[in-house]
Amino acid sequence: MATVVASGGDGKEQGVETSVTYYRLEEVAKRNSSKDIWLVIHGRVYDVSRFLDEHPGGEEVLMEQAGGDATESFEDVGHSSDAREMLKQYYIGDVHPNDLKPGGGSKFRHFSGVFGCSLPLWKHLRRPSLAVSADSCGDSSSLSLEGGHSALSHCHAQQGTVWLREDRGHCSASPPLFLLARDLTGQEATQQPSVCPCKLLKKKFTPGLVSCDLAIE
Ligand code: HEM
Repeated sequence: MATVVASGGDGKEQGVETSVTYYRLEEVAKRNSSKDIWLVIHGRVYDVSRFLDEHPGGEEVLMEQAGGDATESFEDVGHSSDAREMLKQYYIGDVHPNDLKPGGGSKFRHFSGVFGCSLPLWKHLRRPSLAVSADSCGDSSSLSLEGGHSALSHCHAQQGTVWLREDRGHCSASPPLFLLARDLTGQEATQQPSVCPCKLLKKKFTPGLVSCDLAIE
């Protein structure tokens, strides 16, 4: 296990530091008993031990995935946005970067993206520092993200939803159907563009301050 205090790529921290705990897959694999279950979903590690009894899909399916990468089975079920929201209760850290394989369990690969600042889109957030642009719709899966300078400059996307997180995990992306941003206070803003987000958002960006890792399917 390793804990890393992340810093902004532009070196401008505004008094906000977040730490990410990284777990090796071999460590996760040991957590496979009915009392102690960890799962990996999209490169993030979840301790679902206390969720077993509550899982609407039953405890067996979780047991089957115990200690392993459950990304595919989680996505195959087509979990709701509520279910995705619940994930954060069980999040304990990220898979160690050395264990993230391109094209591996999470089906994501990494590339570099640029963060910028876009007030128009997120001006209703108390900390308006992020925006997202997608270069793809439908099946083509390239996504670029442009966003703010600080703690909000990371994102995570799952099955059509782009999550902009306040912590500093790696970024993942898939073609977004809608965009969701959450600021540090927990306030949320959503965009449900009727056209591809790339067309909607492209004009609104002031390009990049920080580069970060993104991952695309
Ligand atoms: C922490 C991880 C998970 C959370 C928070 C979670 C949450 C939920 C929730 C809230 C539901 C109700 C339906 C919905 O809202 O989508 C559900 C249903 C279900 N989940 Fe999960 N789930 C997790 C992991 C998994 C995994 C790894 C599997 C593996 C196969 C799985 C299989 C199912 C199944 C089969 C259903 C029932 C679907 C149905 O009846 O239509 N879940 N889950």
